[in-house]
Amino acid sequence: MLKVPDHQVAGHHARDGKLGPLIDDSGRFYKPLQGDERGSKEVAFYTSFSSNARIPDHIRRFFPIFYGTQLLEASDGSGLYPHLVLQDVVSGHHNPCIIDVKIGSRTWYLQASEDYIQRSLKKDRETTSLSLGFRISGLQIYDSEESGFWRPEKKRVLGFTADDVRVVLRKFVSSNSPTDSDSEPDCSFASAVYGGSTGILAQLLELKAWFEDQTIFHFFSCSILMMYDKEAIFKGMSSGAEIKLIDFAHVVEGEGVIDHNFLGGLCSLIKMISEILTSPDENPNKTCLQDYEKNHSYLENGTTE
Ligand SMILES: O=P(O)(O)O[C@@H]1[C@@H](OP(=O)(O)O)[C@H](OP(=O)(O)O)[C@H](O)[C@H](OP(=O)(O)O)[C@H]1OP(=O)(O)O
Ligand SMILES: Nc1ncnc2c1ncn2[C@@H]1O[C@H](COP(=O)(O)OP(=O)(O)O)[C@@H](O)[C@H]1O
Repeated sequence: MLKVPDHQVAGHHARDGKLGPLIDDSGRFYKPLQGDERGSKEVAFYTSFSSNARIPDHIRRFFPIFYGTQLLEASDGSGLYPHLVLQDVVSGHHNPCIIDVKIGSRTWYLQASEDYIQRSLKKDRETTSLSLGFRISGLQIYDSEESGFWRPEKKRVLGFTADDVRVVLRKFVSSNSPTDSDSEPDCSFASAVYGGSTGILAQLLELKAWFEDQTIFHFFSCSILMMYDKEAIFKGMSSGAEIKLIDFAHVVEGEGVIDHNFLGGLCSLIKMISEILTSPDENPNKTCLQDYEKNHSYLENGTTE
């Protein structure tokens, strides 16, 4: 039985009779092919990526598994429509906190249409893409059983300044309510989510090492989804923190050149997350640094700068 995803934080939604992604109970995510060349470009990317023997397994795990394409009843009621069949990367999570971070200071590329270039240029300038090298496209932060999720509306998210982005990345790993504007985010889950040998920072660094080498693809307008389960931490279990790359409608061939645009944005995101873990002055009530150093060997073994 296909249904509208409960935990989609950005992009086109299958709501109000519109065309958007669907999920099923077996852990698959069905993304309708976009009508213009974007749909076929995304299929071409997944096909090429899936069969490329040069992609190491430890990098492949950061991408949704691709199961081909399938004709399915579209969410807008228009009848059978081709969909990408992907791994639903949030299906293993319960009440997940999720942020969609669109990487790169530039979401446009020379081969794109003039119309796309103009719209992208405007959005890159008006958001933090240009200043930070990434922007938040959407998010949800689980608050509590009573209040559910904090899901700021799209207009507000696209209006985030660099300072707002910093605060949101702190709220993302805090125990105090994300809607409470009177208290500083306490960052009490920073070490459990961002830190540690398997946390989000470690995963981003692993991805960065690959981007320092790979010249196969250039990933424009692609996002990193960062997610974890807050309730698991309350129960003393692993946070399930993980990153996944999504949205490959604007991937072009790398032609032997490093993807500086993606790499630059990724480094900037890494810096901001590292600062949340290591900067005590922004966290007067709670020193994430102490938790981080207690559970984490990076600073000692020199893997981070
Ligand atoms: O239509 P909009 O204004 O919501 O723009 C979509 C973007 O939403 P945004 O405004 O940046 O949050 C949307 O961004 P997100 O996936 O939400 O990050 C995409 O860029 C989408 O284009 P494409 O499917 O990647 O080619 C964009 O769709 P198109 O306008 O290119 O169809
Ligand atoms: N494979 C996936 N599994 C689960 N959720 C996904 C997956 N791919 C995308 N999403 C969700 O859908 C949103 C939009 O995805 P995206 O591929 O960017 O679509 P669009 O092309 O419409 O922008 C993401 O922010 C995320 O919440």
